Amino acid sequence: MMVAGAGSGKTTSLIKALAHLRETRGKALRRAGQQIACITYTEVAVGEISADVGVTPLFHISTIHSFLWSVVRSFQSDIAAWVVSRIEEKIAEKRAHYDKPGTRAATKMRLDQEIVGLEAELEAVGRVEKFTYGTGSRYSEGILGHDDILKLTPACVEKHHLLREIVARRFPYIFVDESQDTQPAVIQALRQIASEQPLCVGFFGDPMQKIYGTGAGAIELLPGWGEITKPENFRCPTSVLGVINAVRAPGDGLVQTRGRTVTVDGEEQSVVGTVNIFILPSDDQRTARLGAVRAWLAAQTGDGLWTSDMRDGDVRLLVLVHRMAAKRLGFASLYSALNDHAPQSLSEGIADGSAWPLRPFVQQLLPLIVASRAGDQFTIMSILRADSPCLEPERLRGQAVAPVLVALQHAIEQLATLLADGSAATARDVLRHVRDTELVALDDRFAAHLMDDPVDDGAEGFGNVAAFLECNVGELWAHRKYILEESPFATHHGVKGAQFERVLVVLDDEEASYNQYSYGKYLGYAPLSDTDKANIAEGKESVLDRTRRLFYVCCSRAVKDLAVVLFAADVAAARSAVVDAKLFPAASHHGVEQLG
Ligand SMILES: Nc1ncnc2c1ncn2[C@@H]1O[C@H](COP(=O)(O)OP(=O)(O)OP(=O)(O)O)[C@@H](O)[C@H]1O
Repeated sequence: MMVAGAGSGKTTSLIKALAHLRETRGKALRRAGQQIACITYTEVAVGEISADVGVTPLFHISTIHSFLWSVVRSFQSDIAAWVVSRIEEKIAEKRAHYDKPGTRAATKMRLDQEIVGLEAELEAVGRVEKFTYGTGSRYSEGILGHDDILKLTPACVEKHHLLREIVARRFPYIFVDESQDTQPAVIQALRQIASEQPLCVGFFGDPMQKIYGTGAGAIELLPGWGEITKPENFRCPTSVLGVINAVRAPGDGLVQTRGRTVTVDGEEQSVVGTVNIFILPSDDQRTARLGAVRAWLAAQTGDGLWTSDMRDGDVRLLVLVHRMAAKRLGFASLYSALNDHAPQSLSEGIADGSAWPLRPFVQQLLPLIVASRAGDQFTIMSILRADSPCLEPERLRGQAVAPVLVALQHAIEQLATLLADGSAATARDVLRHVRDTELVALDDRFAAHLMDDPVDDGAEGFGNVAAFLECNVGELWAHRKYILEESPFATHHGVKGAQFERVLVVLDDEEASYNQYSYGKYLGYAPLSDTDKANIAEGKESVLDRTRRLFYVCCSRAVKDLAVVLFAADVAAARSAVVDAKLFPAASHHGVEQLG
């Protein structure tokens, strides 16, 4: 088990361990048809580690979800049994709620409906031939969601000795990066396998960087396990190291040493970098002020890239929730439509564009227009060939193709007008055009929405989809920019494991409206609630611990410059709290007056 602070080289060590195993055991493992599993937190990390160690069948590098799914996918009858018990569990929970004294009549009615829905689902899963894994669970269609996989696999591992044997035989080495955020059930499953099978498990993590409520945090050492620590930080310049050591002090008190160095004329020199914190009013000027802070940083550090929005500018503006980025980039209504009171399958699919109402825009319609603007006929034709009903071989049989292509070309031109800059068209207008011209095939679920007077058909998230279809097409383009990572925004949670030259952390409790975290409480200018006080008194995890850890992760991403922008209603109170907190040197505190 490797436990060490930010930037200490845990992932680097993991990669070296993989390379070492390839050299020393690779041949024998390949001969035995065995693999080394490496579990990382995000797809991005999968790509990075694969690029470093090389893509070879010897390594099975994946996210936790796809690893767990690869383990369990062929146990279809066990999956079906688990799904049945899961639905029964949900029904039992709802019945218990129903029977609770004091449950209101309206709630009882809703619970009744939900129970009927679950019973229908129970019946439908009996007809599912094969379960697969997708976004958001839809059991009756045989689709399991992310959360299901995290429960299902550990449950099957616990129950079946054979499965434990198969896992250990297929993967004699399993390494887990960011282990502090791995679910306890998964850790327990790996421990169980390791305790009875020949298996080497390696956990690489930092309890101070646990940023998900579901994470295990510190992992207890079992007899025969070894712990490795690394005292140095190789990523952050010394000024940033000073800040992150101060942030960490009340957590576990770990003080990292060294900091990033560069070799100049054969001599190793420390990199100092810069740290700055701006305390600004939380008014309607936030977006403009972020721009002004970046201009100030560019001038102060003599580094013009601070104002760059290009990827290679390597600037990241870390916001707490996607909504804040959505607001700044111009897709706030789209975000609210698919997020607020929305089913998980919609809200979870905004950040990567996989929510079903977004899919035709993300995968076909906007790419068609991008290709059309670039005169890229090849891409246009490959999208149409794959997705337009007009070009299905059945339809084309005995028909001249040329007029069909002319009609499609005409349809694309009209689509381009609807999706032009400054167009007043809505997403619904675009989809009606697509439906009428059969440019691409649309999901059946759109049909009810595209009628002249749409009537709620009771489908899950109907109101959300209706609100989404009212959005202006400009929001779709802004959203595209976000998912293609063409903007400098990222979320506080999304940058785990990454590093950037220039990091600007945005702290804004008002816009985040998230009670899990509070920078006001953390810095000491917002009052603690009674629950917070009780948690602290009982030594339970509190809002202060959670916020400190998230802040630690954000600040420790900086390779050169770190800036923090704190938006607060009472700037004077926030400023004096920042002074008292002593996280940043006094000379690095700034206010709106610095921005001209
Ligand atoms: N021994 C080393 N000497 C010099 N640089 C190193 C060493 N180990 C790691 N680094 C560099 O330090 C940086 C941080 O390394 P890495 O990402 O592996 O740390 P980490 O502990 O996984 O970080 P975190 O927990 O913050 O995500 C990288 O730029 C890496 O190349």
